[in-house]
Amino acid sequence: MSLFVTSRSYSLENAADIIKNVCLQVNRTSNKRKALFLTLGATVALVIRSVYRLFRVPRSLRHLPSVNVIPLALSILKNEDASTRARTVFASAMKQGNGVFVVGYEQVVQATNQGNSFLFLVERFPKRLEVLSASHEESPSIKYFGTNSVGFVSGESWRKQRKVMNPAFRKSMPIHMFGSLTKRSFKIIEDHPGRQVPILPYFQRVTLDAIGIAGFGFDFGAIEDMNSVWPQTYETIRHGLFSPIVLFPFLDWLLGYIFPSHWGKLNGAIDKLNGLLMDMAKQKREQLQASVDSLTPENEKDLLTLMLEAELRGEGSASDEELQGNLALFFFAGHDTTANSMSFCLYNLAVHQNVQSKARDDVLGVMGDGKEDILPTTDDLRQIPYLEMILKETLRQFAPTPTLMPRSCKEDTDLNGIFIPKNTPIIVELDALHNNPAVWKNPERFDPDRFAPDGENQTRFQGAAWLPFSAGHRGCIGLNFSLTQQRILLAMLLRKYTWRLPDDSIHRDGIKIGNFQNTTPASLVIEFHPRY
Ligand code: HEM
Repeated sequence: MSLFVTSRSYSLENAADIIKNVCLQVNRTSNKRKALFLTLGATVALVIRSVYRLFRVPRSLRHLPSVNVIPLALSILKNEDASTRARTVFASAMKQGNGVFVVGYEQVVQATNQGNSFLFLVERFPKRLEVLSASHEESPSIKYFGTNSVGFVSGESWRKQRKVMNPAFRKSMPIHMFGSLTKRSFKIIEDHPGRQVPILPYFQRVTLDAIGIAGFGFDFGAIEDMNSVWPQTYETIRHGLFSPIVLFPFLDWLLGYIFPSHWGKLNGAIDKLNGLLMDMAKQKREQLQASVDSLTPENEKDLLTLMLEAELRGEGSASDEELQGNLALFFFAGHDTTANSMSFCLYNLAVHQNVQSKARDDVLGVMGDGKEDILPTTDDLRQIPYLEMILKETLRQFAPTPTLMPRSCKEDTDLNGIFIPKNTPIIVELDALHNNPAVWKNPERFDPDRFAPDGENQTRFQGAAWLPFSAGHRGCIGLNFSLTQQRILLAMLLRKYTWRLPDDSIHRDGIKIGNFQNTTPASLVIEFHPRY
């Protein structure tokens, strides 16, 4: 969801439309050279204008400290991690503004531990949909997610959708399914030469099958089949959506001209995945209409069943577009975030072998050290709190959603004693909050003990300082789902393997971030060694 950090561009839509119209003339006019010249001229003017606006803080926000865009851009280009960026780019503005500061133009970024102000922001103000709708209608992100899914809407529409979905995430977690998938996934590790495994694709396959079965009652078959159409198509979309060239959605249409094959491939993959998801929903709807599934108890129904049943009762999705947006959102949010988080977790334990050993000792103490795969029970997990401490610390360091979607300040607001004028877009910058030295002691250090019962997280803070899933009513619906799956994956991997970074790893001198929009490790390979 961090994808929408590109909100800077929304107010440039008129200029983009003008250039687009000029561009269309290229195909119509007899004087093609002249039209081409006009197009280029208008494009350069637009780029200069947007660059200028990136540096200019509007008068109404000049009372706030601002972050210089050049070091920020350089830090992103250098693939720096969040803690380095917090130190080198955000630190001074964060300190001066008590956590409230401006980045670029018209953006207030909040990175604070002042308790209520966070919840105040995310619950009171609506998500800023202009970020989506100002993009051209052919914008790939709009094409994929739509604008009506539960993650994007606010007010009554949000309440109605979330009420239908909540029961699917409040029932007890599918522990056995998570365990079985993990066990099946060991074959992927065994099949890699030298058990050197590109770790993100590995976790993506396991987590995709989990959301498929638990969320949609559908087996994507990603673990068993390397070439399954689902992960393959999704990979094309992920690669396209998070490539730096889509940082400027107002230029989507132009990029389509400049990179036609990239655009064609991306749009083709989006059409394909959306089509597959809607076919899956159609089949399920037909089953429900034929009452095939009527024996499933209410509290065991998957998310898709709940959504379709509500639709059949006339209380569900207002349109096919809303259903499609929700399927796309759950497909993406339901697995990519968890896969990224697990990848960073394995990295952390590869470079902190002492933590890996301690975690393994705890797991073996509860689950035994036999030479066979064992699926943990809920009770087992409860007895190994260290796993959750490791996962929480990893989520602090590498929040998979580094910023929340922008909110629109609907009225003049006082934030930590600082005046924020009406209509200012506000972004909660989780990365900066989690790596703010005024909030966390030595934030660059990996230290799971922060989350011990008497650790820093419990004793130091009054307000919310750990927010990878956001919080409150608008918090992540999949928090328990994700954390439970992560604990099971970690417990079973610790029992079966030890792991390290290969000698030639590009991460030996520190982690390299592959994508800053949804924090991803760059080409991370983990080398596993079997224990039995
Ligand atoms: C490590 C894993 C995950 C992280 C860090 C994460 C993070 C977040 C965050 C920060 C938000 C709030 C976004 C905002 O307000 O702008 C959010 C919302 C959401 N997440 Fe997650 N998420 C994770 C896993 C999941 C999973 C497994 C699912 C589904 C099974 C999921 C589904 C959603 C949905 C549907 C929303 C929108 C909720 C709403 O607006 O009512 N997420 N997530």
